[in-house]
Amino acid sequence: METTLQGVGVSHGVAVGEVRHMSTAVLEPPAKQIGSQEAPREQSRARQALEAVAADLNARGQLAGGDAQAVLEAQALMAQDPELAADIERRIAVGSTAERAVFDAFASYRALLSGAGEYLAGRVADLDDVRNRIVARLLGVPMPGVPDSDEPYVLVARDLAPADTALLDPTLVLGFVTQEGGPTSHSAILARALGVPAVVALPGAVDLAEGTVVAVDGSTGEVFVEPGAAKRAELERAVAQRKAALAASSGPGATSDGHRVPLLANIGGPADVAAAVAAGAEGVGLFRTEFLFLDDSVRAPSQEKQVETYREVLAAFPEGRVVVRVLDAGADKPLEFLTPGDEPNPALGVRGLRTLLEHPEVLRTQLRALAQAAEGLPVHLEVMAPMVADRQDARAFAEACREAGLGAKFGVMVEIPSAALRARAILREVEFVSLGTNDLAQYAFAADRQVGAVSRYQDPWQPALLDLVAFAAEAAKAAGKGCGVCGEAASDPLLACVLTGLGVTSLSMGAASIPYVRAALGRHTLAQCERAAAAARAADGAAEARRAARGVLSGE
Ligand SMILES: C=C(OP(=O)(O)O)C(=O)O
Ligand SMILES: [Mg+2]
Repeated sequence: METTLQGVGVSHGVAVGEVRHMSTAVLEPPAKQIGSQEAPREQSRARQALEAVAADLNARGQLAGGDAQAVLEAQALMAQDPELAADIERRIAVGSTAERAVFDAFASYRALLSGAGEYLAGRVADLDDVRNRIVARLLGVPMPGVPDSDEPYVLVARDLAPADTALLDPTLVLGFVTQEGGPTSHSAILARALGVPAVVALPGAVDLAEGTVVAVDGSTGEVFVEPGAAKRAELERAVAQRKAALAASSGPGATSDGHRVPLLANIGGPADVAAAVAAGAEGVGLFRTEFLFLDDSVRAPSQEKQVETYREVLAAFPEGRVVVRVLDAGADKPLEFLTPGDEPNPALGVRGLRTLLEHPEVLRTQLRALAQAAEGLPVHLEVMAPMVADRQDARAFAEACREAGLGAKFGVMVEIPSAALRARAILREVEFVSLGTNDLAQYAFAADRQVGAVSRYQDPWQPALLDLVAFAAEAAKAAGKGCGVCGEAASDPLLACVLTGLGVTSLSMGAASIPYVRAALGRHTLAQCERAAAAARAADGAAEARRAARGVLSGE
């Protein structure tokens, strides 16, 4: 019987196919005792399994490249951890089998990690995945992970581990559905990068029977179970319409009556530039520079290395606009040499600009590197600071930019409600603001963006978030300055129209979303976007806001 489930759509498009589950079952080996004569053999089996899994993860990393490689290599390091190996050895020496010793040693490592702050707690899924691989190898059972199928399928999982997702074959995976995870989860980011439809936070996803046919609409977040002929035909029509609209849309972002809204790309480094250019990005609205700093845990990259990387990005957008965000360390992106390790609540601690003001030499080097990288290039460089709370923060950043002799526009991100409420004062110090809606939602709703259980608050359609966007956009308009959005909110085509109606002046998103947003904007006038924005703000919850905006935009 056809039923409809509602999750959160995080990657556009429709996929119809059979469910294949990702096996993540915890393999718990029995706790049987062995005699001391068996210990040497178990020790050597354990050592071999650890080495083989580390080698396999490294090899997968090499094949995958890019950010996935860093994640997989970090997992390989977990398997090679000397303290873990010593713990396993101790457990075997007192009578454990190799597989049970691995299982128990990882359990105590896990407990340590879960209590070691937000970032490390977020790595627990990666650790569990390493444990499952080692235990499966020792038990001689298939590795957990991506289903072994030659036919295309819809991948269903509780959440996705990086080791598996990195090697997914996009020609076989029609779409993703996960029970956990929010718009900023690993699964969501990966689905967008692969360009396959995805729905996350879908209640009951893991209970869908293997082989069930589902239709996944990554734009609306709906998953149709056993869709009938009429539903399939309706979805096919919707897909054809979206494809035609995409094909017909090109050029700069604008509403149908010509109100310009530049469409920019979010990138993490030079590797993302090609996709941004191919999608027709008019520039970069958010260059997350933290990736450059993650290579070395003890020091910042040299000014020379930074200049080289920044120049590679800046040179790709002649006459375009490139907004570089200075280092956003701390909370979900800790750096050993900058981030205090003992904060009880790192998301509310020393992160973003706060870290840079405590380490002015890191900020100075980065600003100088940016100034040097832009020398002689026709690009319009803009630089912004993350996690700015008030006018004093904005002034400190502006002064640092002036002192570094930066001939670029400088601005700040609005990610904290206080900054949205007092944007007018902040704009006396800087030349633009850019709304980071991921963090803005996290702080407005007191809902950790990494915790799936509170992902409903991360929905950028929440009217309270729209109110904060409106405050910032109105302040920017009064000051005659720009107000962009570079959080995930900008990648939702319907919401992009609402943000435009709220007065946002540019939208920045993952490259794959740009054609969808361009097509949606091009179908509506500015006045229609304004009416949709008013309707969404008048609603009482995210779902109602979405419905109200859709009603306005589709009814006219
Ligand atoms: C764009 C944002 O920054 P990040 O996701 O890198 O924290 C945001 O918070 O919305
Ligand atoms: Mg942020």
